[in-house]
Amino acid sequence: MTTNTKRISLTQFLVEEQRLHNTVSAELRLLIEVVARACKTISHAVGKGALGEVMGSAGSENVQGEVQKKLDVISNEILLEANEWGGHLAAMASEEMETIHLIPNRYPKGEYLMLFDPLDGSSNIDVNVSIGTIFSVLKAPEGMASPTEQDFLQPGTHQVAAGYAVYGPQTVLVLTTGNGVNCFTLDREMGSWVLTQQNIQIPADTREYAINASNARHWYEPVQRYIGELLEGKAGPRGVDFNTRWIASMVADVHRILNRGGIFMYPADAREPDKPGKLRLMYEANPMAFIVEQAGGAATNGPQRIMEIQPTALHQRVAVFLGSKNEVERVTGYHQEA
Ligand SMILES: O=P(O)(O)OC[C@H]1O[C@](O)(COP(=O)(O)O)[C@@H](O)[C@@H]1O
Ligand SMILES: [Mg+2]
Ligand SMILES: [Mg+2]
Repeated sequence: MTTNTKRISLTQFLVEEQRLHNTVSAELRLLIEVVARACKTISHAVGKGALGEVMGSAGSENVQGEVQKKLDVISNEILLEANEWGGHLAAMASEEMETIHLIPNRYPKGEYLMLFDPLDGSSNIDVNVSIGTIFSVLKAPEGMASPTEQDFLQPGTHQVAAGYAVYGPQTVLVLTTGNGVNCFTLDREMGSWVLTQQNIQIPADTREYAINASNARHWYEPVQRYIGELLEGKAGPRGVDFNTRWIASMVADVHRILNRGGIFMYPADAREPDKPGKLRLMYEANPMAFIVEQAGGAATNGPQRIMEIQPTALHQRVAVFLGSKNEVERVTGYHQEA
């Protein structure tokens, strides 16, 4: 990972990506720029906090039965509105909407589909802890006049771009178009995204792990075994001490892992055997898996690579183990043995 002090803007970077690697068509560049602009608007809303009437509950529930926060709803609106008239999308899907959102007929349509988690880490909104936005871009099947939900059900390996924004002490945008992972920091005075980290690489080894340990009694055997060994520290089979970090915003936990290594886990557990975990394949797991793999890490649902899962439903959930390669491979091996 290198820190770049030259001011290269997001647009300059994307144009250069296209010139060097042919991975960012003009249409995809416009799409990413529109998403980045929407994230800037969300970042402003987040920054206003209690002054902007963005805190607290919206008094509604999403398709998962989770109570929506005002900022969940506001962020969703911002992303929909910004992308509707951009001319690069055929349709969108969001964690906060039951069905897909077609581009209205009055706007031009493009060849991409986008899925997003407009506001990740909702439980942290009201306590001023880092939150974010996650997005995933797919190609719409060719010749599709009007995409259907089925068209979105493509495995993560089909993603052409994925990214996330973190609204924290700084606002950053992390992006992959399949050619490594780069990070842009929002210059709040200038209102521009500046390239600040190039070709981010996750260290293969780590002594840091992230899991909500309050669910420990419900975990299945492979997770009990893996975490049990970490907890034994120096005296146990691993022979070293490990450290826990859990922010409860996936974006912020993944961002830490991208910067200094670690393993993030949200396993399936015995509470609801029909629901494999809490996180969503299409809005959270796939885009994060794409980013993590592009940074040299790994991402599985326990036994299987996340990006190879064939989705069967827009809002399906999935267990997640991602981050430093050697740790993800170890816990994946425990699942395969079980
Ligand atoms: O509250 P828990 O069980 O610790 O779960 C935290 C996890 O849930 C999430 O907040 C789910 O995402 P949303 O906030 O978008 O629903 C993740 O960001 C985070 O990793
Ligand atoms: Mg989320
Ligand atoms: Mg969310």
